[in-house]
Amino acid sequence: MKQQHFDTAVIGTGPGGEGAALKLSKSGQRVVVVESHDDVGGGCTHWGTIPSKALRHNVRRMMEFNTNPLFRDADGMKRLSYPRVLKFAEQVINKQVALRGSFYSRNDIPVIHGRASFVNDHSLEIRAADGKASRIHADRFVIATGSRPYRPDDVPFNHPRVFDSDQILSLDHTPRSITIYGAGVIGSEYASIFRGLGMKVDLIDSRERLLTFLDNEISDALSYHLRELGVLIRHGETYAKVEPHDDHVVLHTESGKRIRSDILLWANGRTGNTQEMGLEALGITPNSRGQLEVNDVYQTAQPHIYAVGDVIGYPSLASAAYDQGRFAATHLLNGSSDYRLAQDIPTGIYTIPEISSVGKTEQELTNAKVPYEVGHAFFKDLARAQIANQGVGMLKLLFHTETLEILGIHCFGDQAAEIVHIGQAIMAQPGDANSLLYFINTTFNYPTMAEAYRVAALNGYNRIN
Ligand SMILES: Cc1cc2nc3c(=O)[nH]c(=O)nc-3n(C[C@H](O)[C@H](O)[C@H](O)COP(=O)(O)OP(=O)(O)OC[C@H]3O[C@@H](n4cnc5c(N)ncnc54)[C@H](O)[C@@H]3O)c2cc1C
Ligand SMILES: NC(=O)c1ccc[n+]([C@@H]2O[C@H](COP(=O)([O-])OP(=O)(O)OC[C@H]3O[C@@H](n4cnc5c(N)ncnc54)[C@H](O)[C@@H]3O)[C@@H](O)[C@H]2O)c1
Repeated sequence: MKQQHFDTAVIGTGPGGEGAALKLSKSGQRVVVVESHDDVGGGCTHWGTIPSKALRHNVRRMMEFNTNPLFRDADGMKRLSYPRVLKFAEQVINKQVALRGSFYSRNDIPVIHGRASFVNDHSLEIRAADGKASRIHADRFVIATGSRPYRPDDVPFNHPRVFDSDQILSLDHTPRSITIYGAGVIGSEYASIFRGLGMKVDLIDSRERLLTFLDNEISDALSYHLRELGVLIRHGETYAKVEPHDDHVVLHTESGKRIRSDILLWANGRTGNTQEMGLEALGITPNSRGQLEVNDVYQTAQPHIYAVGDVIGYPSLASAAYDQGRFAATHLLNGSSDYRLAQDIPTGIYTIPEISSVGKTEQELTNAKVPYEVGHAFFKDLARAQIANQGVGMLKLLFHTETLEILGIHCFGDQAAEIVHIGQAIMAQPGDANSLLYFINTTFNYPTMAEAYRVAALNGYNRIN
């Protein structure tokens, strides 16, 4: 079989693969990308970030409409069905596919569709959907194959009432009730979406609090507001069995509860896409969650084979995957890379309310015995939030009591994922430039949500003066 030769072959067209392929191509390399799905964009575009964010956006708009007396009085309550919001999400997916596809064509990067597996340390076999196989040869490789929902063998995913986070995107009606097993980021976001659509939602969490990596005050606020929205959260529960019936499904927990609903969404964990890729024969052995180990420049056990994105595990974010792809490509090209993923990766969680944070939590600072103080701004007290009818929310700044260095920023409420970046830019400044005083001595537009920084900074500063 005649093999085409490339400088680098990138496997996967999610943010990790895209970041790597574009950097390599723009630096003059002959690059090919291999993608098993029919369209480019990765799990990020087709099953993960984009559809869930588009769903959430429109459900949120509907909720705003229904809770703002100005609109409600005029037109009555608006209702949206799940298939209807899903349809809009599909439009966004299509736009993303067109845009991302154009990146490859404009940069002369061929996209070969099929499943890639290594036949030796420099060749891939690519098996197309019709079964036809081809081979390519490359000097280097970037594995950016992402992850998929973790599926325990004893959960009947082939039953029409049992869904994982990929399958839920083909649900064709709006059920009355849902049990969501797993209260990680995916479970909490979908609980917000389905509750927003008016469904009865049971969110089952094996841990004792929601999203334990968050600052406790923010995690508490999320629990409070999800409950106020009507989500029933049960902590410390593990499943014993899932029992599907024709007209309902029952989740049995180890504690003896039987939780009945129309459908079940399994949102408990992810597995790296490394199966049947011929990696073990090259000495690259995935861990029990299918993830690959890499060094700090994203090389696997084979230095010419890099891996980025969800397939290497934490932090498993689209934002991080894109940067990892670019950084790996930089090392691949130059043999060194000054770039590192920023120490403080922000989190943006699209629950209702939205959450975002960067830097240290109060728990972390307390454990490390760092002298810090807290400044709060509550959205209900901000003119812009009052105008927008967005009174639920808070910005919290954590700063060093002696140096005034910003150590952590935690926010929940409307636009939290945008608001956090203002503070992140100051936190990233070297030396004295990272200071609480920036927010006290800078004039902010009025009325804005950014004003929350001035309010929170003054609130904190007053505590130490
Ligand atoms: C429901 C959900 C919501 C999310 N929301 C957010 C969010 O709001 N913000 C955020 O930052 N992150 C979010 N994420 C995480 C984000 O989607 C991932 O971190 C991101 O997609 C990882 O990018 P990647 O490039 O590693 O892989 P992916 O985007 O998964 O792309 C991998 C690609 O590789 C292809 N592939 C796999 N195996 C092969 C093979 N052998 N041969 C050829 N091709 C192959 C796949 O078909 C896929 O297209 C969410 C995830 C989920 C599931
Ligand atoms: N807005 C966002 O940034 C966003 C939104 C959704 C998802 N995500 C990303 O997607 C990832 C997955 O989210 P999630 O809510 O499913 O997960 P999670 O990481 O919170 O995991 C849920 C539970 O499943 C367990 N688990 C995970 N993988 C497993 C495996 N292979 N086998 C057995 N148990 C396993 C975990 O220990 C945990 O108890 C997260 O790491 C998150 O970064 C991000």
